[in-house]
Amino acid sequence: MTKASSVNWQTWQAEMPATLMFVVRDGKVLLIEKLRGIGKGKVNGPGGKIDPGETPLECVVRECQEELHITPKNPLKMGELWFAMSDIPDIHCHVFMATDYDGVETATEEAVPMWTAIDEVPYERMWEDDAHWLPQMLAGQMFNGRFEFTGEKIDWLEMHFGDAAAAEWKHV
Ligand SMILES: Nc1ncnc2c1[nH]c(=O)n2[C@H]1C[C@H](O)[C@@H](COP(=O)(O)OP(=O)(O)OP(=O)(O)O)O1
Repeated sequence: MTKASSVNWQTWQAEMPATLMFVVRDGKVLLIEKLRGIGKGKVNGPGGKIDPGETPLECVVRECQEELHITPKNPLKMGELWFAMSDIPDIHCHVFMATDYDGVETATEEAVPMWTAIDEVPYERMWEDDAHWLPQMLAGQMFNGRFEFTGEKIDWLEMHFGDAAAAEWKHV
């Protein structure tokens, strides 16, 4: 991106803390088709808004239980995403991965599970930012990313990968 960001990221604060989970096993990733909420109709990982008093880890486990009836084992935080949005609240999203879970993935009124080969992730059905960090995360890299959106289109972005990126997270 050549234009400068119009956001002061030093003072920026999100109105909505949220989480995402990507379970990866046998060369496949467990995605969902989202049936309601922000991003309804898109493909994403399970996740959602952090409730007051809840940690990101507690939230991502609860959201997996609610949306897919699974409990991820040993979730590992991989990234933070900071979304400055034009028409919905700004979002601070904590992204986790896991390699196993208890339970059987089940369609609910919130989500339909989709096991997808890692080289067949349908980026064209996902949020535009996902293509900028999900491939690297699935390859094992930690990250942070800042995005400015107008509607559902990215106007500006900045990504960092590796241990230095994790050191910049606002919440461990
Ligand atoms: N731009 C982008 N890329 C990737 N993922 C997301 C975004 N924006 C987002 O909001 N998200 C993710 C972050 C969250 O996991 C969800 C949004 O939360 P939502 O599903 O609305 O929260 P719930 O608590 O599940 O909502 P209810 O429907 O239960 O009220 O999308």
